[in-house]
Amino acid sequence: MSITENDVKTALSEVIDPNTQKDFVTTKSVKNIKIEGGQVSFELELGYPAASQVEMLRGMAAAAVLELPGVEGVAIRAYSKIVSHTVQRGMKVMPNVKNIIAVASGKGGVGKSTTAVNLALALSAEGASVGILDADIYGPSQPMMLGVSGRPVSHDNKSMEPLENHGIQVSSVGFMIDPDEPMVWRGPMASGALQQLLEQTNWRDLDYLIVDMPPGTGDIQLTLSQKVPVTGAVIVTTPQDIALLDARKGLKMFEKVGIPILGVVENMSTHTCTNCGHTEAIFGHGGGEKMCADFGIDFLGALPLTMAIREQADAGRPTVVADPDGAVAAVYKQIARKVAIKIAEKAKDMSSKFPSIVVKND
Ligand SMILES: Nc1ncnc2c1ncn2[C@@H]1O[C@H](COP(=O)(O)OP(=O)(O)OP(=O)(O)O)[C@@H](O)[C@H]1O
Repeated sequence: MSITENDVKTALSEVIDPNTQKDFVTTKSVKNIKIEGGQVSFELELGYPAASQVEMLRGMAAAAVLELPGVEGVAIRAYSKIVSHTVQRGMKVMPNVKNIIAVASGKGGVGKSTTAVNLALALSAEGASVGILDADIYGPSQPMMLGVSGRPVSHDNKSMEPLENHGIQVSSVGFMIDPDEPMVWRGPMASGALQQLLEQTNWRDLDYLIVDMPPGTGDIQLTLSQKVPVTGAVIVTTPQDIALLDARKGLKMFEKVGIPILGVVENMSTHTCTNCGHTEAIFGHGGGEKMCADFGIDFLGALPLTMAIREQADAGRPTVVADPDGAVAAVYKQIARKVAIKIAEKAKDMSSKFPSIVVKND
């Protein structure tokens, strides 16, 4: 009996991708099945960046198809294809930036920028094209964390080229403000600066643009929701009650303005003593997870408080590049994967597929 396309699909509908927890048929990953005698070939299209996962997934898919009676060989081309997903109603996705992810926190100093940069580097390590827009007017730290300095180049005096390091494109509000300028002047500038940086930076075909937001729920957050096509937001918090209270405010605000929350990251969750190795939850434990359960949102992961995370970020080589195979980088990569999968599961943006229809009354 000859093998049919349906046989192949049935076999693949029983293979669960451990990352998405769904089978390859449900995620519409199987494309272009070809059968010639006992030889089967197909494509496995993943909606999230998965350089480190592709071999494993290909192996799982091949094993399942090889079990079918009559199959002698399987050839699989596995690859990631990142597409644009829906943003706030009535807003248009940018042509050169597929998905914008806001990284936000209810209060300052919780490690939002550190999380944002490691998230960006983890997505990039998995093969995505990634940029960071540093919109933190009160403490722009991405140039330092990514080890870039100098001013951006402009070829036309209207737009500017992003700076680049560790494979990440970066534009920062820090390039536009004088560090000695008093803080009080910065607030009113901030909202305009976010939009200007977003639109006037010549981003080169990004799969993801991470926006490092200023802390809190002020004007710039409002601008983000009204003027920037955002795919989703990641909230960073520490486990203390007060940070969580602030995080709740952040969650509510994004909910109100129609930006979906992709999940919560708990930073400085535990501390491991460098001398004796004892681990303790100095800021309390489980707060982030409880908050997620209360709000029905995803808990993306927890990072420990360690000297290395701070030192590596301060030195311009955040943990994901300084110690890519370490335990902390593994947590950042896991978080990045969850974020990318959450986005991949959202509805695709179809606006570019339809012509704009103008109704004229001549
Ligand atoms: N898990 C961690 N372990 C140790 N140090 C950390 C950790 N996360 C962040 N830090 C350090 O804490 C300080 C504040 O972090 P970061 O700048 O990322 O916070 P933020 O929330 O973005 O702050 P701001 O409100 O100023 O923007 C930095 O010196 C950073 O290196």
